[in-house]
Amino acid sequence: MGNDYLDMPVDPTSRDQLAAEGLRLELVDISDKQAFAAWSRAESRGFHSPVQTEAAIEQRHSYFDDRRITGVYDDSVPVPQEPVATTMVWPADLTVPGRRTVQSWAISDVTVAPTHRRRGVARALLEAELRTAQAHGAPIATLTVSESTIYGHFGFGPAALARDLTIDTRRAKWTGPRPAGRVHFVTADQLLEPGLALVERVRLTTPGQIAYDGILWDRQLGLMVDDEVAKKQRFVRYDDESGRMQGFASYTLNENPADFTQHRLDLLHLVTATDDAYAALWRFVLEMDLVSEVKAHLRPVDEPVRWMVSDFRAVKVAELDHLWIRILDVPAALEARTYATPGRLVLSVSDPFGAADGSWVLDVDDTGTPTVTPTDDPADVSLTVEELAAIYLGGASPVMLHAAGRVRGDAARLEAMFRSPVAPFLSHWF
Ligand SMILES: CC(=O)SCCNC(=O)CCNC(=O)[C@H](O)C(C)(C)COP(=O)(O)OP(=O)(O)OC[C@H]1O[C@@H](n2cnc3c(N)ncnc32)[C@H](O)[C@@H]1OP(=O)(O)O
Repeated sequence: MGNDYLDMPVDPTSRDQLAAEGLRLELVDISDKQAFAAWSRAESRGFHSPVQTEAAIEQRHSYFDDRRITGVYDDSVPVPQEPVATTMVWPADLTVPGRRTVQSWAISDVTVAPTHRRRGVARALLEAELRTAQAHGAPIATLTVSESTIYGHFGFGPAALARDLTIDTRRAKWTGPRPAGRVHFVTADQLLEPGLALVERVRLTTPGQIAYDGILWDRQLGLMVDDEVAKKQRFVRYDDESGRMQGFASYTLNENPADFTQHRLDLLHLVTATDDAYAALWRFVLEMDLVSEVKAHLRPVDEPVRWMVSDFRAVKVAELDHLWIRILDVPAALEARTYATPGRLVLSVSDPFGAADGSWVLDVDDTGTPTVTPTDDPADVSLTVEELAAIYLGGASPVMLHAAGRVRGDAARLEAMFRSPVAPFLSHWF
């Protein structure tokens, strides 16, 4: 995909629907700094974030060259230059099983002002994005969500889960490997290029990862001028015995003023390319003096750390949905990944929006490579576009969805073909 998506006109169907409500759907011209600032203020208000400073808006603006930004404007409000609804998209590679990628339409910053809620504005915006993604040839749309109740309305399903861990470090004595490499403190600047190179090096190993750089990476390093957490953020990296960086982590320490031996360590990021780096960085975090609790946000569901400490129950796990995807082109999406077992399966997919509605034969050869063709043959499996999204990366089990009444037919065969040896996971919010 080139940069032509930046200039594609707004979707005429949604534009006309909103016009009938007295609202204007428009692309925001990124070269117009005032228009961008008004959009940015509206977006942060939509997420209940603090009012943005000029410096924060200026910095944000510097990242948005490759973003397609949309606003919905209401000329009857006292501040008509500030949109009453916002969204932002860009094409981003999504890793799929088989260490491959598929182009996705990454959607972010969806807000509707509280003064304009529940009038169908978000629906108009989202459907506009889905049609624009189709026009641009993106087979899948992706997003991370504020609430898990919203995006099923638009055919998205939860494709990758994540876990928050709370670890009692007094109980969780390290029993895992003790690799011979070294952990070093580094500055954010020292991670800027090598850290992103490492993220890029491991991206294809995990279905669900979405390529990123720019604001999403700089935010992880605490480089945004309005980031309060960044003041406390520390960075370490792991170098193997030959001195090559194989992982990094960042965390904050939060004091308990009543007892200095009870600090809490919040693990913000831990990215590793080798098992040694993984063990060394987790051990470093769990053996920190004066810390009684480690909280780790957004971790993979198949993370091995529980098997590397003395007490399984010292690690409390809370699971959440994280990456949601929406399949727009069934043959292109299904042909983008590989499959665990060969076979032939007729899938019937229903989609009220129309994009993914139909029946297809999925034919997988002995190497796991698929071909997908439309068919009138009777279905082996029937499901909606939401369940197709949930199983696409090998996340949700089709057998479990069958038991939940959400997949009909030969769920066991579907499961055998779609499963992934690595659980899908996305390591960041966007
Ligand atoms: C990818 C992201 O950016 S995730 C962030 C989403 N944004 C936020 O959480 C910010 C705060 N919330 C908001 O800005 C708004 O409430 C939004 C964007 C969630 C919804 O905007 P609205 O314009 O009120 O939604 P709209 O009226 O178009 O509703 C569309 C559909 O979604 C449903 N819906 C909307 N919000 C919610 C919700 N919070 N929970 C459950 N369902 C919802 C509606 O019932 C409606 O369903 P239907 O059309 O199938 O009958």
